[in-house]
Amino acid sequence: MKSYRIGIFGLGTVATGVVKILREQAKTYAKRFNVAFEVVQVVVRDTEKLRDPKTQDLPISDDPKSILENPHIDIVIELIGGVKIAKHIIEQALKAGKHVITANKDLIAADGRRLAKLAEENQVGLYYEAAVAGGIPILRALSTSLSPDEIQQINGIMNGTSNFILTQMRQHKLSYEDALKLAQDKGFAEADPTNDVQGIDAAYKLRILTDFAFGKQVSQNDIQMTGISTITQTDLKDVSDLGYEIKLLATVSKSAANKLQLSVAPTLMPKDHPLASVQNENNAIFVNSRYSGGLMFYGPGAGEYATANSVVADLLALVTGSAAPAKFNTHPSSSLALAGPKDRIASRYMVFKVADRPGIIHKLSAFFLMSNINFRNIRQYDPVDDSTRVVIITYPASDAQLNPVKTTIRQARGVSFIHEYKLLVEPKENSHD
Ligand SMILES: NC(=O)C1=CN([C@@H]2O[C@H](COP(=O)(O)OP(=O)(O)OC[C@H]3O[C@@H](n4cnc5c(N)ncnc54)[C@H](OP(=O)(O)O)[C@@H]3O)[C@@H](O)[C@H]2O)C=CC1
Ligand SMILES: N[C@@H](CC=O)C(=O)O
Ligand code: NA
Repeated sequence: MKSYRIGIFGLGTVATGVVKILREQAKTYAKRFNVAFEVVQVVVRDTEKLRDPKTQDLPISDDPKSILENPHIDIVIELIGGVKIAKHIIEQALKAGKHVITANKDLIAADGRRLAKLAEENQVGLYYEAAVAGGIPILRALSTSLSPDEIQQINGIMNGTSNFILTQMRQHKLSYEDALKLAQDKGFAEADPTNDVQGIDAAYKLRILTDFAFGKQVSQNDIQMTGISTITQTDLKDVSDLGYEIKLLATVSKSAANKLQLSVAPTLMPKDHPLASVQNENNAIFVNSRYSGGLMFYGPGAGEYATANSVVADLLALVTGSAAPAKFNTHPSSSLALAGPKDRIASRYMVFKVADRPGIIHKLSAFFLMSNINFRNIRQYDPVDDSTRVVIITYPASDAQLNPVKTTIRQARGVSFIHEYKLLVEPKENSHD
């Protein structure tokens, strides 16, 4: 039997799950894989904190050297999150010839390729399946099963916290604040939940997927990003009455003109679309590709055991050699161009507050006519305090068409623009002739 000594950075939600799985499954792993794992050191911030009783006997320290300079540790698991300290830890571990497993999307999105190269140079493994969509094995699927294919589009619900909040607000009428608090209590949210609700966390994951799927390195600034914090109960009701569900959707798509379009934003989709049925902390990644058609990968995107399972799967892949690490393309970043405002075409759900007086809807319509944008649906609600909520769903229009309309409306009297969400753009029929 081969034994491995592990050092773990962090003992929060995910790390606790990892320790519990390793302990619960120790006999099975010995029998099935002929391996044994021993957690010889854990490093945390606060050694006095009360821990899960199942982890209380572990050797615990707040000194990173107790892992990084311990020559007996073969494998480092980094589960503290954030960029700066985690980067230092991972670099030191790789340089010391230790394999590294992490769930850190912030760091892998920004620096994954360089760290993968550093791992290669030091002849050790760097694994990070848990970094994208928690418990869903999407990176391994992209880098193995989908490697012969040509990916055209990825649409995904990639943040468990925001999907949990929207589900709780819609199904149980919870306030945004209460739903967020519940997601934090359940261990789904990031240390700074702004990352979850503003689309930042989903954008990190989208960047990793974009590199895996298209060989293109993109930055946060290349992604049009809108969060969920402006979505109200009224929006949720409107959207549902109109036959849609709203989800924080991360999208990367390649156009016929070979341009990549990237966004993370609340997106309306028909209620019968498979992504519309994804509830709570679950994630789903819909991949459209030339040969496989449409594949959906569904499962828990956050949470102790599901995420820990991805970490332990990496650990077993590493020690048994049963699966290659899910890896970035090592060749230079692709030269695919990024889409501009003319290329970003979608129908929109737009909300306005207008003065309750005759002719105001006519005025609003005239602004859209200016850019030749047609309405698919328009709803005017009962007035409250001399103003009325108006909801418009447009036919497909580009950002270039719509931007001047929004500028004009912002300057107009009696009409104010509240917000706008796009409708899901379905990929064109696959063609492989
Ligand atoms: N939670 C989830 O569902 C998922 C999380 N992830 C990722 O997994 C990673 C861990 O997340 P999660 O378990 O939720 O985080 P938690 O906040 O629950 O735990 C973080 C742990 O790291 C420790 N820590 C933080 N900073 C330091 C530091 N400077 N030095 C030493 N220890 C430190 C904390 O110590 P102390 O306990 O003393 O405060 C704590 O034990 C993150 O990268 C996250 O993005 C990925 C997928 C899903
Ligand atoms: N905070 C993240 C955790 C997993 O990546 C989320 O909510 O999805
Ligand atoms: Na994953």
